[in-house]
Amino acid sequence: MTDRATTTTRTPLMSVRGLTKDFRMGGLFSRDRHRALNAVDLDIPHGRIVALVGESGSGKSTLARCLARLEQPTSGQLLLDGRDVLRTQRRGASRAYRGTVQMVFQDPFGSLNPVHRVEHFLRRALLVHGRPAGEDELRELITTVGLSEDMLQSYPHELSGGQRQRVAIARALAVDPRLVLADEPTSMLDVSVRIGILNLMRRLRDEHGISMLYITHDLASARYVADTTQVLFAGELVEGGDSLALMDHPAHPYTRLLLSAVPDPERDHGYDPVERAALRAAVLTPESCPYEDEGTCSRTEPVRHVIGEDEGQPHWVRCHLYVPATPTARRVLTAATPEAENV
Ligand SMILES: Nc1ncnc2c1ncn2[C@@H]1O[C@H](COP(=O)(O)OP(=O)(O)OP(=O)(O)O)[C@@H](O)[C@H]1O
Repeated sequence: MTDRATTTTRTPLMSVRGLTKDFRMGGLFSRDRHRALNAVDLDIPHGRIVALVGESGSGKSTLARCLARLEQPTSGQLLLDGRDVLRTQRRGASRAYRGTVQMVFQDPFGSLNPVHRVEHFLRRALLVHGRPAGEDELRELITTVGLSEDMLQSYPHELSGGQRQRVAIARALAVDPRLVLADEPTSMLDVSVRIGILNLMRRLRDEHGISMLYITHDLASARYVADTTQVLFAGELVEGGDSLALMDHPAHPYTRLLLSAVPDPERDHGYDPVERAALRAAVLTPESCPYEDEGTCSRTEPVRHVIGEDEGQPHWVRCHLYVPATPTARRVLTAATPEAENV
């Protein structure tokens, strides 16, 4: 693995700046818009796994789809090696971009056509990107993801969910990507096989230097696999930093609210409804910010306070006083059943 200090001082592999995505609501001529992402700034360094965590509907998949260029951002910059790809490739991703950035989806069955054998998916991906697609290349791909060579002849329905997800990852690797966007790659798998996929992700980072954006509801898996974690609330980031530091010392009440829902064998009383109600109030109707003495707090601007540095990564938290004005935040604000969060 490359040295951490070196990688963090380099230009990140991928950065987004001020990324905003509005969806049109209603008919073709409707003026109603739903803001799914608002002014997101995020870096994905070389050879690092960045987890993006947040509740259902917070905008995680929309962000990944913007990075994959499956969605066109409404505004903002998308920088690959520091170059603004939205400016240079206005009409859509170039073949080189699609080779560099690959996406792995939640449902491995849905993304594999049942009439083809595994070797077909891998060979096709190699050929589409102009790479050699002989027996050696196929064997290398399938074994890289921990499957045996004879599985090249299998049909998707003959494989388990975990094996299918490995095939989907092998197909993404066929184009030799530098960034893999993994959108909840384990959420449809049995708990017993999830760890195998997480370990594969770590191996791809460590042995192949691949960067990943790992999207998940599961904070425990983010802690296990990701170098850094970013927390998304209602389309805006609220906290980010080294995964262990962030989870051991969460600073934003929303991060603490998410963590309070993670089962913890050392916490004998389960969820604490009083604590959770206080955290929710601190998120939605903040009265103070612990970093007010810095003099930069704002209720109207999403100021970031840098509160530490771990493993070369700044630990930052958004000013507690700021509450996003997006419709998603308003929906959360008015949620009738606070304990119905899906974390
Ligand atoms: N094509 C679309 N048209 C309109 N609204 C959309 C569209 N795609 C997403 N949204 C809305 O944008 C918001 C963010 O959705 P997104 O799927 O990115 O969230 P998420 O955090 O990935 O949720 P989940 O974990 O449930 O997948 C949601 O309110 C969703 O309803």
